[in-house]
Amino acid sequence: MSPASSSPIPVTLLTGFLGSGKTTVLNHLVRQPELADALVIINEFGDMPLDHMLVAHSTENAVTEMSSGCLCCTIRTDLVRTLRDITWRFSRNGRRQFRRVLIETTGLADPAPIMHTLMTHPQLAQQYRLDGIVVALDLAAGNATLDRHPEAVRQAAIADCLLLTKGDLADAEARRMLLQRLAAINPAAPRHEVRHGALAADAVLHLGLFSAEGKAPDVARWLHEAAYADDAQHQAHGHTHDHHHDVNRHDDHIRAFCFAVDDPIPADRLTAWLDVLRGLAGPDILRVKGILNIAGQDQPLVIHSVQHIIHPPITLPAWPSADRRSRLVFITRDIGRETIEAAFQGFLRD
Ligand SMILES: Nc1nc2c(ncn2[C@@H]2O[C@H](COP(=O)(O)OP(=O)(O)OP(=O)(O)O)[C@@H](O)[C@H]2O)c(=O)[nH]1
Repeated sequence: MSPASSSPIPVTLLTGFLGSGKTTVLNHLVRQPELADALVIINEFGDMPLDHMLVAHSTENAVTEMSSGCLCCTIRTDLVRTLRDITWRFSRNGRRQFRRVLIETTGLADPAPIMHTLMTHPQLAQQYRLDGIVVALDLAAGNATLDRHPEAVRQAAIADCLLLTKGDLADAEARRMLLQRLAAINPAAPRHEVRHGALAADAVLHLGLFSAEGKAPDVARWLHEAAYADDAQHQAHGHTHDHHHDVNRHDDHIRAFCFAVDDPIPADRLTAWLDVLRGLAGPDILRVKGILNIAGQDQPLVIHSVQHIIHPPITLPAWPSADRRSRLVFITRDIGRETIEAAFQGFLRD
């Protein structure tokens, strides 16, 4: 394996509700050359570590394991320690033997605290960068899972990429309903149907702002603002009166929308601008992603946040397209577009 560089190590988080097919997918992924240099960390739930035995061991993929318990609860200790230790545990002659990390979380984990740790822990934030959150959702049982488990809705809402598993077990109506719901919960995340774990590794790599190999990150794909039609929620529910769901189901609380700001943001107002965002941030602002045009700067600034954590803005080498407007996408829980608009008054104009 080639020597490790000092640039931050990309981390992919693979999550999804219990039994959604994460380990099955992981087994396929780790066999592919693109992930030959990945280190896999598997979180176990319960006292007996099992999943790690189900993942193919190969000479290239080292698998380590967390202590038992739920990842989001033990995050401050176990994951931090594991991520800190692997850089020397998996080194030979002073060279790190892996270039990326794949973390499979327990199905009950809320990915937000994990992202929080990666983004804010003084040491980890320097060493690692989140590449993307990949969420598996079972096409056959997905509707019931979303109905019963708010954590599954949160997982789907903040995903950068959705893996739809077990299509062979789903009937057409279950599939249609689930796709409709996902169009409202997370309209922009690419979706891949995955049968028995078969998935090309490319689908789950380079999802975010991090680019190994010095390539420009695919911000257009990451932001995908066109997917956030103003009426995504409206359309998704179809207004065809063919949905028999309980109107109080968890995902009816999720909103997804996009703002565009035509004029460049004056550089001296950026701090105030970010303060507005910071003021809004909290558990019900599930995810914000944005690209900002700062007056007098040729390069765009990219921001993203998960709940109350706002990642420090990143300057991109170039604009991803001819569209130079600032654009922000929001995924929220029970916070409507009007509230965000009111908070940003004067900053945001469509
Ligand atoms: N029919 C069918 N079964 C699948 C598919 N994908 C996974 N499974 C099965 O679903 C079961 C659960 O899959 P896992 O990969 O263990 O799911 P998981 O999300 O890792 O489960 P936990 O770690 O318990 O949360 C296993 O028996 C898999 O063989 C699929 O596409 N079709």
